[in-house]
Amino acid sequence: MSSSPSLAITMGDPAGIGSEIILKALTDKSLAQKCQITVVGNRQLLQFTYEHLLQQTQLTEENLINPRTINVLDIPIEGEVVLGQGDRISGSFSFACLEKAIALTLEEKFQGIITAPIAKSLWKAAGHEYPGQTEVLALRAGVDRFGMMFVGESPHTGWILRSLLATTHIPLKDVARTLTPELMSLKLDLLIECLAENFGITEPHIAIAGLNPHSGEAGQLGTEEQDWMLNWLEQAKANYPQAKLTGLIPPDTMWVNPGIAWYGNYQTPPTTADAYLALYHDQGLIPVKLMAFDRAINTTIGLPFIRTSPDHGTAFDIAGQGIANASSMKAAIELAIQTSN
Ligand SMILES: NC(=O)C1=CN([C@@H]2O[C@H](COP(=O)(O)OP(=O)(O)OC[C@H]3O[C@@H](n4cnc5c(N)ncnc54)[C@H](O)[C@@H]3O)[C@@H](O)[C@H]2O)C=CC1
Ligand SMILES: NCC(=O)COP(=O)(O)O
Repeated sequence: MSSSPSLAITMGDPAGIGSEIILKALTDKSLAQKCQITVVGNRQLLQFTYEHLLQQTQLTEENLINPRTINVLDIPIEGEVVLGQGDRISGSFSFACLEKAIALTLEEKFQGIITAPIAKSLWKAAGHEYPGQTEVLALRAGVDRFGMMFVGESPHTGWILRSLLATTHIPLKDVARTLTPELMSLKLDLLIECLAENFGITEPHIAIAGLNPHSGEAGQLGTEEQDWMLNWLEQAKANYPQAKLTGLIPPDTMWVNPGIAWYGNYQTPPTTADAYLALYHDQGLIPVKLMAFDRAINTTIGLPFIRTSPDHGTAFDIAGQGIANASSMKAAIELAIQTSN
């Protein structure tokens, strides 16, 4: 692959903080030396946000790149956008940006996509009934072997937290019946492959969470562990002799050592894993956001191209105020560059 990859950044929901974090992240001149970036969005909307932020907030031209100086692939928008007030129109636009970026990436115009946040409910309001960007990316790429993974590097110790979710955007009540030995095997296989290919970890230690409190407490607090998960884990250990698989770790306890490793409050380093397999959205994401909300990256693994994203959402409550932190977006761009080389 080229040493200067061509990457698309989708603008996300234009009523959210997407434009602001893109304009902030792109002030880092070193990014332009490492990749060619095209924002799939709308130049007029970017210009509007740029001028709004300069006039209405403390931000200066040093804090924001001028949209006139960047490549923008224009997607039309059907009406007005009010910062902080997403609606059907902004949802329709963010969906169109993603669709265009995916189509061009499948045509190999881009090696990867960095997505700014969208609001799933506004996609629905615009008639696009998908649970999230991850699922649309997988569908359009024609893969059913994919995963939602979060990666963050501790600013205190340099320790890297990696967490893959076994299930993603589904209601909590559906988690137990969605988890099956086949699904767990698919996600574990994908994780082992990703750790080797993207992170150079060929003999990984992977920690796997239980589902129920205390991993079921010998069946007293839930039976899935005893019914099939422990047998599945024994089989997985035999299938992947190169990997050290630990589990089923009580889901609350699993995050104690990562927390210690992240903040560095130890004399002896704690035992940690190269990656954590969490069974559902909030089991995996609460610890990620507690430790690394300002810098973690969401990456979709298993696609035929790179996809990264900041870990946060549209943040409508602070849109247009100039206070959005662009570190996660910047880290998402950097991971996309790193994995495309
Ligand atoms: N990858 C994506 O496209 C994601 C989209 N979402 C969408 O975002 C919408 C809002 O979701 P919420 O749960 O409220 O999460 P959120 O991440 O948008 O906001 C949670 C809180 O964090 C703050 N925040 C978020 N990003 C920030 C940043 N960069 N700098 C400073 N403060 C920041 C917000 O102001 C808010 O107080 C939902 O519609 C959801 O679907 C949520 C997560 C990921
Ligand atoms: N909380 C993570 C999340 O919602 C990711 O959403 P998406 O990137 O798949 O749209």
